[in-house]
Amino acid sequence: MGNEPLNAPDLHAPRIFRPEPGDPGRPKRGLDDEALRTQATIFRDDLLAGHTILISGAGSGMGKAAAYLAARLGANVAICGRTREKLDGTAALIREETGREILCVEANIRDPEAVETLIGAVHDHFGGLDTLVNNAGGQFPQDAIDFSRKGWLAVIDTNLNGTWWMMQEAAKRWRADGKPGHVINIVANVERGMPQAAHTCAARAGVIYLSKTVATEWAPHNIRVNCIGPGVIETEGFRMYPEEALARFHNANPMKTRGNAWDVAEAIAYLASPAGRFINGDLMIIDGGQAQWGVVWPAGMPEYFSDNGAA
Ligand SMILES: CCCCCCC/C=C/C(=O)SCCNC(=O)CCNC(=O)[C@H](O)C(C)(C)COP(=O)(O)OP(=O)(O)OC[C@H]1O[C@@H](n2cnc3c(N)ncnc32)[C@H](O)[C@@H]1OP(=O)(O)O
Ligand SMILES: NC(=O)C1=CN([C@@H]2O[C@H](COP(=O)(O)OP(=O)(O)OC[C@H]3O[C@@H](n4cnc5c(N)ncnc54)[C@H](OP(=O)(O)O)[C@@H]3O)[C@@H](O)[C@H]2O)C=CC1
Repeated sequence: MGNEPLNAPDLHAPRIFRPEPGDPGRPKRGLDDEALRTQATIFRDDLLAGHTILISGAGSGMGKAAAYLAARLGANVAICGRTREKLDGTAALIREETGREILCVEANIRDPEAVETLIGAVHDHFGGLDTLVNNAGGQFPQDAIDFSRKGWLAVIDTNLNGTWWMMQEAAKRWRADGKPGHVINIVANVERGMPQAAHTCAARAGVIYLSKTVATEWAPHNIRVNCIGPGVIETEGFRMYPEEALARFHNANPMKTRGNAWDVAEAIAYLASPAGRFINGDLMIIDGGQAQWGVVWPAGMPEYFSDNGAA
């Protein structure tokens, strides 16, 4: 399907952006392996020694950075995603830099049976699980009025249902084993809505309130549940958005900048560490102030809003 003009003056013209496979002619975005290798951390080397962490969607972006940092801090790391070669890339980086082997499981979080197998595999391999990071997810940018049923379902199934299968399965194991546990759900900054990402906004808002609810229900089982809401974080995932929109993404926050995957990785390490032990049912926003100020138009801003709403 072709890409239609993004700022079409005709308000009735549906706008669609589908990246081409392999993203020909577009720059690579996000922290590459070289950049990850040289990131400094404030945390001590053995902060997560003996801690087992499972991170979904860790073949790229924030998940990969979080897996790499956790391994550097001494954690036993398991990762999942749908693409074997991306998972292998994360494992290779970690092996080269730390000498540690991680567990890679190809799994689609939308499939509850695959999730059950995954959680079982992590327990079998490492003898337990301490922190589950639900990072896998995503969406495509589109005006809500034009969502196809299949597109709506794909985004809800990934970001809401997939996250739920993972956290419920992990919690069942923790309850059965009488072990404490911790879930960190990566969501998004949704409090003022997300134009052109209404499907993901609905799913992420669902995850935030699901998390706050079970943070209470599961406290008797010694299970904590928190969320992290990233703003505009430059990763490989930016390929889902047209260049014209990407050129304005930094304007979404008053710092007029983009975060990177390391900003989120360090927050995950903090929450997973003993420093996070009294944090429960929280939503940590990492967005440079976007929640108070900016707005993202990930499919391209309609002409109507081109003065940015300024008085
Ligand atoms: C937070 C968002 C707003 C702020 C943006 C600023 C910050 C950036 C935030 C990020 O999240 S960056 C990370 C982005 N990374 C991803 O999104 C990667 C993962 N995304 C996906 O895997 C897909 O987008 C998906 C839809 C979530 C997964 O679906 P599935 O694997 O089933 O893919 P498809 O078979 O390709 O699609 C199913 C269905 O969905 C519709 N659709 C898909 N892409 C588009 C598109 N570009 N435009 C319109 N509709 C789309 C469509 O109906 C597809 O079915 P078919 O028509 O292909 O049969
Ligand atoms: N970057 C940003 O500015 C923001 C990102 N987010 C969210 O943060 C998370 C990480 O994003 P980011 O690192 O930027 O993007 P990426 O696209 O790099 O990472 C998303 C990862 O999720 C995996 N994934 C997607 N669907 C599934 C699935 N059904 N089952 C298993 N794995 C899946 C993908 O791998 P594969 O396709 O191989 O399965 C991919 O590695 C996502 O949930 C994203 O939507 C939220 C707000 C802002």
